[in-house]
Amino acid sequence: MSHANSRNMKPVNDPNVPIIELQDAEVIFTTRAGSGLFHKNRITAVNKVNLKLMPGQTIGIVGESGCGKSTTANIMCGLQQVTSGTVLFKGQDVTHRTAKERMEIGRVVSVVFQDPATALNARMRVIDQLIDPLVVHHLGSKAERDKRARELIRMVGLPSQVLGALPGQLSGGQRQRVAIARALSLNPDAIIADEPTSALDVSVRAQILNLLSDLKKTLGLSMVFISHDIQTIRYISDEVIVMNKGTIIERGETQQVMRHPQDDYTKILMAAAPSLLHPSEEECA
Ligand SMILES: Nc1ncnc2c1ncn2[C@@H]1O[C@H](COP(=O)(O)OP(=O)(O)OP(=O)(O)O)[C@@H](O)[C@H]1O
Repeated sequence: MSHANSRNMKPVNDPNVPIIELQDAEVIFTTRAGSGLFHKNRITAVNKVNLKLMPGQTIGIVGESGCGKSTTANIMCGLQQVTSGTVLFKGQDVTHRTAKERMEIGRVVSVVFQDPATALNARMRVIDQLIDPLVVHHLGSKAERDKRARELIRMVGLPSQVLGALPGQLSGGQRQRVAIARALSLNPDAIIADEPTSALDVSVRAQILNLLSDLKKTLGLSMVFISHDIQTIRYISDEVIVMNKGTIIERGETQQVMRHPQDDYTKILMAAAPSLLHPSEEECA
């Protein structure tokens, strides 16, 4: 089953070209204020954000609720159009593509959402959820799709019996594994993981985090990992971006930023997670 030939949005695999690049990306939402017909509120969810996701890189985006993390992630996977600025996908300007064309990005940039219960169709068997993206994109024969589903379920550490189950028959952790398998079905270059462990029991969070970490290594995936939890970001990300009120206020190599935060807001986030530093690192810091 060839994915590469059918990806008209996937120009080249150049290790020096970012998979996604945002240049001065801005998103302004307009909402109706109160009961007045003509009163509107403008919310700048993302304010002149610049970032590059390089092949094989994992970027963590951290910040408190409402700081613009998810909107940034949605721009990166083509779900959200920018109000101004430029979105480059493997060097191609996709800023003004139609929604359908932007959805093509989803074939090489997949998303794992916070809550697998809402990400999965409750009435669809796991096998059908896994092959659905292949059906939508007219990829493979029935036998090839079934083979791919078995491969995917193995990749996320679940037994093949799960393929016949409905999401409601699985645990939260198993459901998130299925959602991750579905996100991998089109063999993406990048995964946008938007708080993928937040809705899970504490006991299974580390397992899902380890799974994502293993997958990115074995598949050479790039990843954008969004979390309000700086400790989770530290575990998985090469580079960290700290957002506050729609703006990137600090960025850098994760360990460097964690050890020597420059911005007061980052210091506050760090102070809220004192267990981050091992005693030996605190001595060095
Ligand atoms: N569709 C929308 N319409 C109007 N306002 C929105 C919309 N989506 C997000 N916002 C607003 O934009 C701002 C940024 O939201 P966003 O969801 O990107 O933040 P976040 O950091 O991901 O927050 P959380 O961690 O709670 O998901 C918030 O003020 C939010 O209320």
